[in-house]
Amino acid sequence: MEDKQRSILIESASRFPPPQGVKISYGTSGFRADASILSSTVYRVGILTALRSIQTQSVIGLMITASHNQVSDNGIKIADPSGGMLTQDWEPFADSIANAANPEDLVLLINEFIKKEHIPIGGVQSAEIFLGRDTRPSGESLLEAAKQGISSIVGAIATDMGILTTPQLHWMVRSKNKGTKVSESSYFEQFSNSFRCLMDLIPREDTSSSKIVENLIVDGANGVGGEKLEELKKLVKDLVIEVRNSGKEGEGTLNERVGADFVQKEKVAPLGFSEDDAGIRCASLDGDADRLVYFYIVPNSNKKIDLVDGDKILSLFALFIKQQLSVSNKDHPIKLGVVQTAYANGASTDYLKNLGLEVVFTPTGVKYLHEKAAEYDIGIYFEANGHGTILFSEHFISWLERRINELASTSEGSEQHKAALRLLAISNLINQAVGDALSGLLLVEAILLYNGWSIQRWNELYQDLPSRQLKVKVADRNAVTTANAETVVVKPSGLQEAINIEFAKFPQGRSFIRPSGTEDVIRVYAEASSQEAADNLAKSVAEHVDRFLG
Ligand SMILES: CC(=O)N[C@H]1[C@@H](OP(=O)(O)O)O[C@H](CO)[C@@H](O)[C@@H]1O
Ligand SMILES: [Mg+2]
Repeated sequence: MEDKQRSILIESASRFPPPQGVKISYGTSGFRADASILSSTVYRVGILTALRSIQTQSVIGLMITASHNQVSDNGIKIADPSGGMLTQDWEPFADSIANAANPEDLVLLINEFIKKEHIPIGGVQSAEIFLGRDTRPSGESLLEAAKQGISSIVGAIATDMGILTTPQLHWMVRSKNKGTKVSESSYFEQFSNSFRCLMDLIPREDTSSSKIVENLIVDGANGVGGEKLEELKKLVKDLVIEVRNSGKEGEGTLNERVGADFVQKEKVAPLGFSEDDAGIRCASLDGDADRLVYFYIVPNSNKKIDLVDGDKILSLFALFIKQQLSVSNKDHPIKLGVVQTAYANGASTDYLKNLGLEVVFTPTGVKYLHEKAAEYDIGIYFEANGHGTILFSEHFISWLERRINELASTSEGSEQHKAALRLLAISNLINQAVGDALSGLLLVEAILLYNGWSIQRWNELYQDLPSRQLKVKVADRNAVTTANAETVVVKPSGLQEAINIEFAKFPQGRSFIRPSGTEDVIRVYAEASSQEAADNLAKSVAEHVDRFLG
């Protein structure tokens, strides 16, 4: 490292001292903590993204968000050149620089890393980082810290893309690196055009059921997603969408008893919904709009909801794609795969396997699911909480385009031809960079319309096994290590045996625990044949966690 570069780093780092006595770790989707202690982390991640941009000679994304966490938290997500999450190889470096005690240690770590990775800093290479943030009040000053980190690497520039959903920023990074347009309006254009394209491929006679699609009510979690959906809905005339909790002044607090995480974990209607909405199709986004769940309020039930979660969105997508594939193509072998985590409801896994699909499991976190899904021609991944997408391989898209041309000349307008066109429309409608609540919502709506299904009919695809999730505060959540896609506790020893004894007591009992990567808690999941049994199982496992780690 040249002297000039070194002194720029030492000087700027001294303006962002790390918080005392706190260890910051790169978790499930990046860094997350109380916003008041994050400026040094954001500054340092700014440096990391500049190095990553030089290394890959591509644009990198840095998003300031804490997604579903409370409004006083904030965090950082990093988008790699493909639009996916930062490569896992760089996570240890992210961890170590975030915790460097002083500017000298920080420079030492950076120096070691650029040597090891052969990153040509100080050369002619330039670097560009796209910055985005959600609506949290702390976002503005943290964004400034990110800019300072980026500009302390010679030749690196930051481009502020403004207030965005996380998937919008990931999409922009991907598009830029592919050489296509990157503005926010091109994002809205792509998804609204592809939606229209798919709608045009829906058989005429079935559109009589279009009533089913009226009256979608969306809970925007009082975050950035609600605001963006208001814009998107102007471009999709076929849908009537009412946005609540849209983040407007006075409507409520971000993620407080609203949003996809709340609805999915608590299984209750968000604020702003009442008995008057009973039976109507509703959806909920999370704080940075990368998660989507659906629900409806059960009539005369005191606002009880039936949740239609990520597993059911996945099942709806998988079923539709499987159907379109079998119509469009009889002979060519296509690798279609489904990726879930241990949080997937057992009934969804059974349903998908019964459809004849290949189902694989990864640990929690989109970085794992995405990587696995990318191994297929078409890989569909979803977390139960509603984060997921469908990945189409380039190889498959080229094949599909050839197939469409072939069918256009032999049987233009046939069902076969249309099914192939539908698959192509889906590949443009579903965000290829990362799970995206807005793009996912458009695809759900189009498929429901195609099938002529109400949300209740969709929910009947299979019946969820009753489940319960709990959080347990412990002294050190990192004392827990797990194996087998997080289904088995390795440490502390004895804890897994205790859990085994508990779930053996319940028919269809299943339970596992893992340290959260976004909150300072141990998460407990339990599933059993009745709600009471699931609740009891979760409670007794939580007690063991407390006993071993409390
Ligand atoms: C049980 C659960 O929903 N966990 C979520 C949550 O991670 P935790 O590591 O469980 O805190 O946030 C992640 C980021 O949004 C998401 O990928 C993951 O699925
Ligand atoms: Mg999120």
